[in-house]
Amino acid sequence: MKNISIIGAGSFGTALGVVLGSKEYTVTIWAREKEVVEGINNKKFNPAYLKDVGLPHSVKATNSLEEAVKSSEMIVFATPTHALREVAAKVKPFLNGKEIIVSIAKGIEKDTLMTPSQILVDVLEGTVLEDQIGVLTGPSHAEEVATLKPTTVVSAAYSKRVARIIQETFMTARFRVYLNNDIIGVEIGGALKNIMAIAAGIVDGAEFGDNAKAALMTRGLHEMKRMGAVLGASMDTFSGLTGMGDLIVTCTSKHSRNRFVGFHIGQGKKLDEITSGMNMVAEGVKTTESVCQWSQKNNVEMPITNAVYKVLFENISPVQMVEELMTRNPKEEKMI
Ligand SMILES: NC(=O)C1=CN([C@@H]2O[C@H](COP(=O)(O)OP(=O)(O)OC[C@H]3O[C@@H](n4cnc5c(N)ncnc54)[C@H](O)[C@@H]3O)[C@@H](O)[C@H]2O)C=CC1
Ligand SMILES: O=C(CO)COP(=O)(O)O
Repeated sequence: MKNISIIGAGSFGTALGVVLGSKEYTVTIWAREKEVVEGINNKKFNPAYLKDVGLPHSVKATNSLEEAVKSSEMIVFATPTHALREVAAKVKPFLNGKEIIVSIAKGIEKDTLMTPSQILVDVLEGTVLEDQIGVLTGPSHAEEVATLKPTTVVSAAYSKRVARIIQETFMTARFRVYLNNDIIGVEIGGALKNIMAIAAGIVDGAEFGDNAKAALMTRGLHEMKRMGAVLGASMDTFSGLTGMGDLIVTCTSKHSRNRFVGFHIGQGKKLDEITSGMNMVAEGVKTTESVCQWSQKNNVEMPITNAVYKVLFENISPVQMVEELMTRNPKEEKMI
């Protein structure tokens, strides 16, 4: 592997530029913002995201998708889920059909209810085979990846060959990549932990306490498994890095944007007020809507997701949310 493209120069695209650049691949980052391209090319830093991080010399940037993907062997899509379909469709005409395609997004698309890899399979059909597509996901805050803090993630793909290529390509002494053959399981974990992190942030912001947060994370994991079970995921995946691992880091880290949104809701702010002040995406907001659509369509009970939906979009208060969750019918502690 020599030439790699990263499509999207946000926090995680930039962090992966540091990882891949440190391996001396030629890395081309596509950014839609002109000043980001100038900053990366002329000063070796991204002026909009992770401003304090220096990028290796082998990393360059461009505003042109054609130039970004030309002669690349691997294309890493690093936009949020809601932009993936549109951006992948724009990239498609410039592909030669032999590339390995990687998604790092964590979400579920509204209405289609597709995971990021399913969106790529759908959009790139006719140019790229399903077997060329995979994902890289797990507990990996960009701020820590970019500053070479030890991080472990998971590579999963529609073929073992491609999962292995992704593993070998990204692996460094500070960025360890495991293989998992359960692509739907790792994507469900990555998407749903963001909803649970919003809930955990609400618990912290409203000072509901540590017992509530432990309950939320544990029952949240069961909810993730419940959706995964219906979609054919392996239950073991949810005990791993992309399930419990990513749930822990996102529900507890000072870096989490989803937890940040929840925290300020817990403190009494409104969703619009919070997100309008952020230049970064909190995927859990849109994913809450998608997963509520999914649970209604499939008649699967997802009480935490539903409660978060009501706080975000129907203006119920965090206190009402807790009351609603705590006064449900008595149950057995089922593990999914
Ligand atoms: N930040 C992190 O620690 C991690 C993020 N992720 C996931 O990676 C994905 C991207 O997240 P971040 O890089 O953190 O987001 P970010 O908010 O830092 O950056 C998003 C990037 O996508 C671009 N973008 C947004 N909408 C676009 C559109 N319609 N067309 C073209 N470009 C568009 C923005 O210009 C920006 O460059 C998300 O799914 C996130 O959950 C995964 C692992 C870690
Ligand atoms: O996915 C992440 C860490 O693994 C990033 O989480 P946030 O989007 O909440 O910051």
